[in-house]
Amino acid sequence: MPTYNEAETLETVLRGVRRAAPHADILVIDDGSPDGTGAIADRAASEDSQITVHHRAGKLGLGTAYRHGFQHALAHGYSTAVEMDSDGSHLPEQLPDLISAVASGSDLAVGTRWIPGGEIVNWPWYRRLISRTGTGVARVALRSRLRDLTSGYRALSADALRELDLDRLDSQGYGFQVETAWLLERAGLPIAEVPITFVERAGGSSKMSPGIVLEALRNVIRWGFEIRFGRLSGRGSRV
Ligand SMILES: Nc1nc2c(ncn2[C@@H]2O[C@H](COP(=O)(O)OP(=O)(O)O[C@H]3O[C@H](CO)[C@@H](O)[C@H](O)[C@@H]3O)[C@@H](O)[C@H]2O)c(=O)[nH]1
Repeated sequence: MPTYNEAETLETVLRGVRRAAPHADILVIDDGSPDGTGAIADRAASEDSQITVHHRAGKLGLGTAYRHGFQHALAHGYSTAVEMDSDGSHLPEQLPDLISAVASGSDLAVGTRWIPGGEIVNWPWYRRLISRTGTGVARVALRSRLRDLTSGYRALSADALRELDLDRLDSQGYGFQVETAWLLERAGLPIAEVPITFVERAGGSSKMSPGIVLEALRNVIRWGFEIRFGRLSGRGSRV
């Protein structure tokens, strides 16, 4: 669970996860949040031995936080890793749906908003537009069939984490979601799209920025070129 300035929501989310998945170990990766989120996570960890907190020096990006978390999961032999936001957008009660999709044989379960049963609550029109356009552009550029490539609520098997070859991922920011889903789809691993309800955060604010959107867009276009015309730069033989 990556956190940056989520002091208003973190405690509630952690409680929700504990209720929904009593046996799950939780890793919070906080990037030195100025609002004291790290201290809130530390307090939660002192009351729950299944919570671990890693503090990083500064805001290093959502993608690098997930890479760090996945490396931790592999190093500690977990069979399943879940990624979710710490702002209340991802409902903890839907965790078992994602986890059981992996337990039933999928290597990636993507919490998907844009399929029957999926829903978005209270998102302004421009966020819907960014999300739909982002997935639409990525689907065409990367020849993907997945319907919510940017979703950040997912479960992955250990095989999926190994397949990703984490040190070679390009994305620092939110493009990480597109990159990882697309690589696993290309590798032919079984993927489940599980409907989720995404609820606009109850407190705090989004860390989405033009720079983050641009990085994702630049990478998606580059990967798309590489698929069609061969290696241009970066990822090379993985395309
Ligand atoms: N450690 C760390 N955490 C971060 C950073 N940037 C964001 N986060 C954390 O990552 C989560 C998602 O960030 P938000 O800023 O709340 O995302 P959003 O705008 O609500 O975006 C949602 O929609 C995107 C588009 O569909 C998704 O890509 C994204 O995962 C998320 O679900 C939050 O828990 C936030 O604290 C960072 O640099 N470092």
